Amino acid sequence: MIPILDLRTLTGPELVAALTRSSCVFVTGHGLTAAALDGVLDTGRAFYGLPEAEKALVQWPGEGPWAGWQPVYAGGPSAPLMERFEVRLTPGGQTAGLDAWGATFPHWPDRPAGFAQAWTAVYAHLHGVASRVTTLVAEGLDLPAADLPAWTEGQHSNLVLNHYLAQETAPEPGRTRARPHTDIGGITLLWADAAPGGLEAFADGEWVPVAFPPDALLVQAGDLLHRWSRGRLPANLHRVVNPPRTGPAGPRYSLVFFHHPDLETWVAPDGEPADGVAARDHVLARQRAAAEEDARMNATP
Ligand SMILES: O=C(O)CCC(=O)C(=O)O
Ligand SMILES: [Fe+2]
Repeated sequence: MIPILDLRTLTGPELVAALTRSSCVFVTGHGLTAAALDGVLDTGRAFYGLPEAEKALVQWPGEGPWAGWQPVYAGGPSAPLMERFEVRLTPGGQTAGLDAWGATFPHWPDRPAGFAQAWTAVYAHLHGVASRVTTLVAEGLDLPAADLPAWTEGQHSNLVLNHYLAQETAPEPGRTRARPHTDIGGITLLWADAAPGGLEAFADGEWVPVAFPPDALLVQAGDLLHRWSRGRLPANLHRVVNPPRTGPAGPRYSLVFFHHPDLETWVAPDGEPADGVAARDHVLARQRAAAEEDARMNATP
């Protein structure tokens, strides 16, 4: 059972106890409105429906941290069956106001209208939620206060809408919506629709389907949080399965806010700097590992 916690009254020790037990928790009281969420879903779906050549105008250039459109499904016969658009606004830019902050992103699509406004508003809101959750974790674990700004105002975060393709016919063996993984960074905030073929988390030795309660976001602990917590918080292992084969299956959408510390941060267990990692090196190495995993799967006969 994944705990459900109300962010309006949650304390650090309560959050830490729940994350220690289950590596992911639902939060309510996060303040993300249905209208704001719909703004991203509606503009995102419209974008994904554009011709490939138009989407390619805002494609991730293939180097540096992920941003823009990524046709993951094009990565070969065993690549995950999804595409995503990924927005990252400049850390610290929030003080200039929403429009100016939004303008720091270089890959906004021209169509549909209202895309940048809708995504910037949700980005800003979830940036605040991630700061609050990280502050509670730091309080609950008694982590050094001097570390905190890199995980809150200075955070390096990406807002993503995952589009898992409809499956008219059964995918090739080994091809799935998302292979088992832990997320790279600090925390992940996740909303998903209820389409069949959804998220599963690994808990107590088995894969368990994750059923979202109304109005809840899932908070998942990532690899850098595991490190920053001195190993006390486990990173959440999860995957996204294909829909059951009862006939043609529709698409699935999930909205993900991937939070990381400022990439210039050295993330180390307290007092053990030798065990640390530079956040930027870690993020780029994990991106490379994901691409290599696709290539390895594609090489397997
Ligand atoms: O779509 C989901 O439910 C999970 C997505 C995910 O794990 C990811 O994008 O890292
Ligand atoms: Fe994930």
